[in-house]
Amino acid sequence: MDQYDLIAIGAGSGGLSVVERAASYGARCAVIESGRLGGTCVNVGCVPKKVMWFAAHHAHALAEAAGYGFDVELRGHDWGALKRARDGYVHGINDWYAGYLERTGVTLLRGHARCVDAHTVEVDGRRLGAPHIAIATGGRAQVPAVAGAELGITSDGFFELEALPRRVAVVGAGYIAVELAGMLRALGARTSLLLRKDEPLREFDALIRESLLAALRADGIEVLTRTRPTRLERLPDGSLRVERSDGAALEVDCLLWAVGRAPNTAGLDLAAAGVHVAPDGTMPVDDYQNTNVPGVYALGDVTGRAALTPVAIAAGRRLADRLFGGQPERHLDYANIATVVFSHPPIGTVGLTEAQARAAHGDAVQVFTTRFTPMLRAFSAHPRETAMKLVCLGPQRRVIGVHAIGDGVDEMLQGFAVAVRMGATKRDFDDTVAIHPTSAEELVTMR
Ligand SMILES: Cc1cc2nc3c(=O)[nH]c(=O)nc-3n(C[C@H](O)[C@H](O)[C@H](O)COP(=O)(O)OP(=O)(O)OC[C@H]3O[C@@H](n4cnc5c(N)ncnc54)[C@H](O)[C@@H]3O)c2cc1C
Ligand SMILES: NC(=O)c1ccc[n+]([C@@H]2O[C@H](COP(=O)([O-])OP(=O)(O)OC[C@H]3O[C@@H](n4cnc5c(N)ncnc54)[C@H](O)[C@@H]3O)[C@@H](O)[C@H]2O)c1
Repeated sequence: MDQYDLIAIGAGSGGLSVVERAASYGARCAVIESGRLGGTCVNVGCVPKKVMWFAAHHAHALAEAAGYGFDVELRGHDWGALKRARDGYVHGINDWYAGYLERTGVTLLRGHARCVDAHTVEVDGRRLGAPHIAIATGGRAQVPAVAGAELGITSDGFFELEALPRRVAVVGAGYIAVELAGMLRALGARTSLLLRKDEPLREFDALIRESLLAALRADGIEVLTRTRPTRLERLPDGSLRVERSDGAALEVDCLLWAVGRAPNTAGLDLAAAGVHVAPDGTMPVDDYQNTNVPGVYALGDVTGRAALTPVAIAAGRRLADRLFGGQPERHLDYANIATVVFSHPPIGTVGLTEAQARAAHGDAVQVFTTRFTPMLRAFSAHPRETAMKLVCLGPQRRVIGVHAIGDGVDEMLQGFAVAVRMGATKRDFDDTVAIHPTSAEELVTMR
């Protein structure tokens, strides 16, 4: 049996980061991957998604060009060419990782891993042992139990589409539903977004939800509220008939389920290692990524906490720092994690929403809000609003939440997340001289 210092199961954001960092301390590491190197983010998540967002962003920019004096005649969009370029880019990252693991001396094993006991893992009949095992198996898209559900696709299928579907129904109200509906619409699909309740992104601040809903509708997305598919049927002409809970029906070429993701824990034989799995399949961990079994850790989406790539990466690096880098207290602080939704326009948020802050701190909360048409949109036939909110606490007015939707906020937020983490007050924001003319300056000039 091959013996290592650390074995990671899953070569996605979490698994790769923990072995990379551990190897840099001289640890003997192996990583096991059943699919493609890089996991969800690289292959069917952040990376190809952002390529599509850039394409959609160009479509929006072209629509704005006339306002700036351009006489542009748009003759079409070659989805196939974009897909080939995108796939090539992703394959380049896959290859880069393979080379990187080789250069750093990390052993890569291809196949499905399962636990034999708390210190032994088996891959296709081959056994490996280690005192430390990190489980970073991520998650997969869920599909609801609806008749004909298999006729729809998930975000994985979105990245396989060879052509733009003419009419699409996107089901869901989370990040993926909002992002993919926006891209499909911008690239020319007639797009319907089906929500079970009244608004998308229900955990976000009310200002964001309200502005997003207006932006989706202004872009021509048909937002259907208080409805969900109850039955899907393929019609003789190839299109899909979607029956809905409100009694209405839709006819589309493609239905995309974006109703959440489930952790990849089944098939890992975690019981053989004595590791506890929650009823929803996630792996509970403490602040140090420890499971209930010493020497077995979990990180990333499989833990069910903040399913974001930088969270998985940060957790993996800190775990390696703790186990092999002589930093016994090093762990990830899950508070104030900034996040961006790549909608059109994008959304950036860090810290507490106004509702969360008021629930926790009542009248000690003060809020500053601004809404304006950014200069970029001054000559637009369809001006899009930017909206921003600062949530502040106590007499010091410590900034505990920053929420923004508008052009450029995706790139704006990272620096403000540093300020929030450092405990900046409204006064610190006010005393920071603005950069003019930008949209960002509004965040340091709010009254
Ligand atoms: C459409 C989409 C868009 C996204 N966009 C963003 C974004 O813009 N920004 C952001 O921060 N996050 C985004 N995310 C989330 C992000 O992709 C995940 O949070 C991140 O990939 C989680 O990393 P992970 O290491 O936990 O799991 P993963 O990256 O999913 O990696 C897990 C790996 O484990 C492998 N595996 C599973 N079981 C086994 C087994 N038994 N044996 C061997 N290998 C196994 C899988 O094949 C996979 O490669 C997006 C996700 C999706 C689906
Ligand atoms: N930009 C980013 O950083 C980014 C982008 C995409 C995904 N992600 C990560 O991936 C995670 C998963 O994304 P997601 O959008 O799949 O999940 P999600 O949990 O964010 O949203 C799922 C949505 O589906 C709705 N839903 C559930 N069951 C339903 C049903 N039967 N019918 C209709 N609606 C239903 C839920 O109410 C919820 O709004 C996100 O939470 C996020 O952490 C991040």
